[in-house]
Amino acid sequence: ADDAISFPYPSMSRCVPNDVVVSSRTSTTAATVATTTALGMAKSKTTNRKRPSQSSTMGGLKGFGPSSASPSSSLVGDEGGGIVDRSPPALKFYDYLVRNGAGSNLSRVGLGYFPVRVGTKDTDVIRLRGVVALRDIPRGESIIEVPYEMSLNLGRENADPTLPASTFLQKYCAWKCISKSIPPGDRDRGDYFAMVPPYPSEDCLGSTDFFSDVALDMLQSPSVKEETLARRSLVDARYERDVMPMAQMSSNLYRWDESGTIASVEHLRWASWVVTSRVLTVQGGGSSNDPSSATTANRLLIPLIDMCNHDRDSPHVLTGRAIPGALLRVVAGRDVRAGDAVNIAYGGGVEGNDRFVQDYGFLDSGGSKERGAVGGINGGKDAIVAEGYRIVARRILGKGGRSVTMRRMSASDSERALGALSATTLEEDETLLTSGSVMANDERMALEYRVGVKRALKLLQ
Ligand SMILES: C[S@@+](CC[C@H](N)C(=O)[O-])C[C@H]1O[C@@H](n2cnc3c(N)ncnc32)[C@H](O)[C@@H]1O
Repeated sequence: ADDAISFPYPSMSRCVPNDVVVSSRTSTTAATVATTTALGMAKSKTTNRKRPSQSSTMGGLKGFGPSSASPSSSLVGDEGGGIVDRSPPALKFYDYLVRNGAGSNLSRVGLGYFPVRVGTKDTDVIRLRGVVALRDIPRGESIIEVPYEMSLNLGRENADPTLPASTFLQKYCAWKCISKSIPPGDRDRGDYFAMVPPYPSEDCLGSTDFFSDVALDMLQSPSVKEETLARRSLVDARYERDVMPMAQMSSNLYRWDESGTIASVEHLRWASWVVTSRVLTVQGGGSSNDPSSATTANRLLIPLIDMCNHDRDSPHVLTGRAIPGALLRVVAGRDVRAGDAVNIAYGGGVEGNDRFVQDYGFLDSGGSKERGAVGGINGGKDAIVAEGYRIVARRILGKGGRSVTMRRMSASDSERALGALSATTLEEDETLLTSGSVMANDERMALEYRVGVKRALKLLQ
């Protein structure tokens, strides 16, 4: 498997081009590839892998959860006061992992809830579901291992998320309505589907796909607005062309509920968000019949791995190939302590908040930060500018930086971007942001976005 794509960024220079790759983006930018590191252990086993039996993996479930989290842990208890999600759907999901040969993960990880800051105020903290380590895991060892067969392969990589979204929606609807048309391979996936944030959840409403026109304009970003509108048109067209005709042809397809209501275009929009925010891109393995499949990028929904949240600084490595018998893994890039969140770097850790707000529905405030005199707040001395904004600003200004080399803006686009941002000053925006005025969530997010970009521009100019 040494012919896989390598990851061309300095922070990954220790990498040995190896088996794969998994990234959290569906577009064709270079950020859609990642590779394993030279940690010396990340080859997928393609032979002689025994699926653990139900009884052997139940041992993992029995010992589920450490008695206490590490002191550094940011984990908060679930409703029951424990540190692991033991809600009925979560327990069914753990069972589903056991039934499908992924039960050994349960001695290492579970689902848990973490406090995450989502705004500027101290009270802007939400509880975010993610993956939590249940025991110490040394650097170089697998944190998560999922058999390829458990993943849902939504087809080949392509910039249009609506085709895999319609495939996903069809399967999701079949499960939701307990339809007789569920293909045998999908019958067992319900306990996974039940864990996917439903429509309309707060998570998906953070994506610009669901922004109001006012909020879209408040971003002051012509490129994000145009891409969002283009994606909405793709969803509309896919719905008209594929979903509606199939639903009309068969009373079993695309039923959103048991009364027979057909899934709406908004449901397809939600499914597109599921694809852009959860699907990973994984290289194929190649075969004597089809050697080209080694370079084929597949879009996979990988249960459990898709529960990992984002941390730009995560050193953990995604590896594996989309071939029967292979394991898809998250390998520890540093020692992990019981109670730690198991996060991964979405978009290869090189995408800016222009992508995050569209594809994932949140603004990334993580990564290295720079402090500078960049606005009116605190006498103009104390603003912290996260990497997710600096990447956007570097693209607009055409200044260095690794992501700039991948997606450079044309001079006229830069001019348009700066023109749109000049509609209000940074000081005016900061005043509005801290004024406490009541605003819809999408509008507040748009305002935060443009404040972040303007601060970053000021810092770089
Ligand atoms: C691949 S899923 C991760 C698991 C997800 N939290 C869940 O419970 O299913 C990606 C979604 O998780 C949320 N998310 C992940 N990392 C986040 C972060 N650092 N801050 C805020 N939301 C995050 C966003 O809604 C994103 O679209």
